[in-house]
Amino acid sequence: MPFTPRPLVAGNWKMNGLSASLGEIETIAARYDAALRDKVELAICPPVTLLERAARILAGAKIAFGGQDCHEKPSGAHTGDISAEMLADAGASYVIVGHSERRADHGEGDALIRAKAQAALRAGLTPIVCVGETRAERDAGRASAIVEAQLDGSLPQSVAPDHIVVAYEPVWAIGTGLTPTPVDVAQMHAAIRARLTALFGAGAEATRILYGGSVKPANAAELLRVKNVDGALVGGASLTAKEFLEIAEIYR
Ligand SMILES: O=C(CO)COP(=O)(O)O
Repeated sequence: MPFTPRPLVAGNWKMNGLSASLGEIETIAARYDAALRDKVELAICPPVTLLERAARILAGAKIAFGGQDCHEKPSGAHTGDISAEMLADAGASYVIVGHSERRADHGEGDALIRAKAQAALRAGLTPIVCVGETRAERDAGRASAIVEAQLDGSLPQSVAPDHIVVAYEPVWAIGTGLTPTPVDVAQMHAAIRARLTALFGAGAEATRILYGGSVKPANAAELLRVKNVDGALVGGASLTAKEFLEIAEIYR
């Protein structure tokens, strides 16, 4: 029997969420029953301002939480930054690194993303390393090559494969309502799995590869039931308990 890890549905709240949004987290926590827990792991990455309060709500519900970025250093004079150690201290299990919005807005490149992923591991967190091609790169037939190069450049060099998560997020599908076809998703996730196997050997089956980009309740089943898709990284639809739970429920 091939090893299949429990899928992960992670919510990336990005720069959204005020105190009032904690009610959504309470609802998610209340509805995440033992049967669903057996089938799918949930994680929420709220803004840092809500981390501590979210942590208190989520603790009892066995829902993980994470940061959306971290600095590569453990501490120091880096105004406005948060270290992986600080996230771990707040009780986080995950941190997203290399999201395309950070690659674009903050000029982050593969080498820095690798340093951040290594910082996450150093602090005992699981990094969710994001990769994905732009529309122009896809149209030029370069989607797999771009994603493979991002994996080569941004994954930590020595890591137990089950201690990292990869999120394939085509840039053109983020926040647009556009998604790749299930055939395209299958092709990209197979390419990512092959690359992980080249890097980590047969144990690479244990790395969860999430799909992200306009995942909604209406398309979750067709996108997430594709081979080599081990869950989702959800943006907009993770902001309401109803939509986030409907996505998770496809695994029940
Ligand atoms: O970027 C994403 C998650 O990290 C996806 O965002 P959307 O689900 O809003 O398209």
